[in-house]
Amino acid sequence: MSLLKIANLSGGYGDVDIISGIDMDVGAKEIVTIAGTNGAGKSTLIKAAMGILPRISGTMVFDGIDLMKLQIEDRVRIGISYVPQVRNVFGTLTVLENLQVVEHAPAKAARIRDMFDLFPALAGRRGTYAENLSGGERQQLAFARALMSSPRLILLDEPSAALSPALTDQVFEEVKRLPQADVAVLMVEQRARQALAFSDRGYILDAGRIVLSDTGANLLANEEMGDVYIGRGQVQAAPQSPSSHI
Ligand SMILES: Nc1ncnc2c1ncn2[C@@H]1O[C@H](COP(=O)(O)OP(=O)(O)OP(=O)(O)O)[C@@H](O)[C@H]1O
Repeated sequence: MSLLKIANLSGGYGDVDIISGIDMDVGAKEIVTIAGTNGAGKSTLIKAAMGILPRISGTMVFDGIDLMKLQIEDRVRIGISYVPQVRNVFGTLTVLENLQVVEHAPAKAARIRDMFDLFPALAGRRGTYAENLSGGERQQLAFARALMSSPRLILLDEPSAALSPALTDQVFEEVKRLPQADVAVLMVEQRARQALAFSDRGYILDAGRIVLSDTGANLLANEEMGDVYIGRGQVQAAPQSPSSHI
């Protein structure tokens, strides 16, 4: 059964539909990547799932619950979390304070300890202002903030944005570990070839519509579509990282 099921979803910021007729699903513990052309509506689709798109129609069901009637905070409460592409941490707060201010996080002190176990680099920098973290550390803090509410689905908007290739690898390693902690991932990623190499499935978006969906492996093997939508070049599927508890 799908954890998130989206059917015939359309919507936008004003009168014009940015996404149209979207059918999509994400299973428990799945990693699903949304790829496509610039301006196709990938971030908009993620925002719709989180409940921050001003106008939408269609259906969205999460774990049997109708999302269309729920505000953002209610979506967080039932197990959805979101890491925006920018402004995903508070620069003028320390690492610890960034975690302490997260709402909808029961047993907060214990959960913060879990986050420091999961991201040891952050533990060593708990008193550092977030604006002084490296790009990779900042992204880890953004993940930790999103995981504070113990979500079952995390929505990631371009987690590798503005990161070097080495830091991208590091952040993708963190993404790969999420399903082991019963967290499913729906992710928009420009580095689509690299992301699809570890994704269970992917959707290709063009001008607001899904033009292709398949397993990550099949999308990577689809030369014709690959050249157009996910760039050229080979990416080796990385080995799975060791399990960790979240
Ligand atoms: N807040 C907004 N208000 C009005 N239009 C917006 C807003 N955000 C995005 N758009 C428009 O919606 C369209 C899709 O944008 P979106 O960011 O979803 O695309 P994308 O596929 O994520 O693009 P990219 O890969 O370049 O980040 C674009 O034409 C964009 O200008």
